Amino acid sequence: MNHAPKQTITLIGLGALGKVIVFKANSRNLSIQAIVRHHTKMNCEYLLNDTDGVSHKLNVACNDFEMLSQSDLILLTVKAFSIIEILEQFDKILPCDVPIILINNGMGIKEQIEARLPHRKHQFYQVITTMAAYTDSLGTHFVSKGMSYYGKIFTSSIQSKSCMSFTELNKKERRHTENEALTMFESLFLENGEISLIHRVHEISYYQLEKLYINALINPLTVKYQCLNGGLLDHINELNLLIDEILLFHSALHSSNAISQNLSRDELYFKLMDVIQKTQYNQSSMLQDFLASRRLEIEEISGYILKKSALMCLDLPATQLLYEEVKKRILREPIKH
Ligand SMILES: NC(=O)C1=CN([C@@H]2O[C@H](COP(=O)(O)OP(=O)(O)OC[C@H]3O[C@@H](n4cnc5c(N)ncnc54)[C@H](OP(=O)(O)O)[C@@H]3O)[C@@H](O)[C@H]2O)C=CC1
Ligand SMILES: CC(C)(CO)C(=O)C(=O)O
Repeated sequence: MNHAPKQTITLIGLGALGKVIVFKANSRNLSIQAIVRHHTKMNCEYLLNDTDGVSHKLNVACNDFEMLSQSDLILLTVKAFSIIEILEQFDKILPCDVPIILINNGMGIKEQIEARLPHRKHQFYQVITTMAAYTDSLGTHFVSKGMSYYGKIFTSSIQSKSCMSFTELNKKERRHTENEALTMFESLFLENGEISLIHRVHEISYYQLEKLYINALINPLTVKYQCLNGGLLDHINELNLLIDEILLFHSALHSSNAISQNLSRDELYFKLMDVIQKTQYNQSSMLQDFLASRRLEIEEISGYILKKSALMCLDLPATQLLYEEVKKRILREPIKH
């Protein structure tokens, strides 16, 4: 008989995706808590409208830092610009030998982990997902289950001796293996107990780049034209210029061996048109953030491409102009929170 204690998950960031993950964990009877910004909160109640239209009232325990230090799996569902600050804030209490799984759009996190959290490199996994959810005054709406891919961020990293957490200092033995934690994570994406909506991949960076390109082509343009994703079909000439620059960028990455796969114009064009068509009635996440006066992931999307391009001596004038137009709009309507 197996007397091992139940595995536990700590999720940091109870926004739209975080609420969906908690819902999934609850319906699979997994033990999950959330860390939210206000650390005095002991639980959070919210309404989740599932993809089938059924509403569920949920209540999740929050901010148990002892549980955080002993969790078998850490999930971060925060915006890209919040990730490093949160990891640094909890560095002393995060366990050193469990997977830390990041679910976000945008890029640049790998470089920041390398610089600021090198002792944790062995722990990081990245999820790239087409799952969709948003929150409004009626609750959180789980719009689409999509498909997710995940993989190690640093493929050849081993545990660093300098990672000494609260758990290690108390010489508490970890009760579950990394594989068990990942199996638990994957079970969150099982449909009817059998069809998996997540796949583990060897090279997650290619999936990250593909999603980055889709986000860079759709999100800032929807802010510029204040339109739904489908409205971008009225700006096809501008989209074509941006696609050409993205291909130039990808080709430079490929030539410098930063990425092994190449990307053809047809591939990128059809992928983009497919996403625009499937999400034609959606507001992009960047437009939603803009309309709610929240900080945008513009630096982690277009800004990332422009910074990397500059390092490779590439000029991307249409991408640069779009980036500046979005930044100007933010200045006109500043972020409130
Ligand atoms: N929603 C979607 O459909 C999809 C989202 N993504 C990506 O996933 C990531 C998360 O997205 P989403 O869930 O929509 O984002 P949200 O903005 O809805 O959620 C982020 C949450 O993180 C919280 N947070 C920020 N800083 C802290 C902190 N220091 N401590 C605790 N909590 C904190 C925020 O709290 P507060 O509100 O107080 O700031 C908010 O609740 C983003 O990168 C997004 O681009 C990817 C695919 C689909
Ligand atoms: C795919 C897309 C563009 C869908 O809206 C998205 O990921 C986003 O809005 O951030």
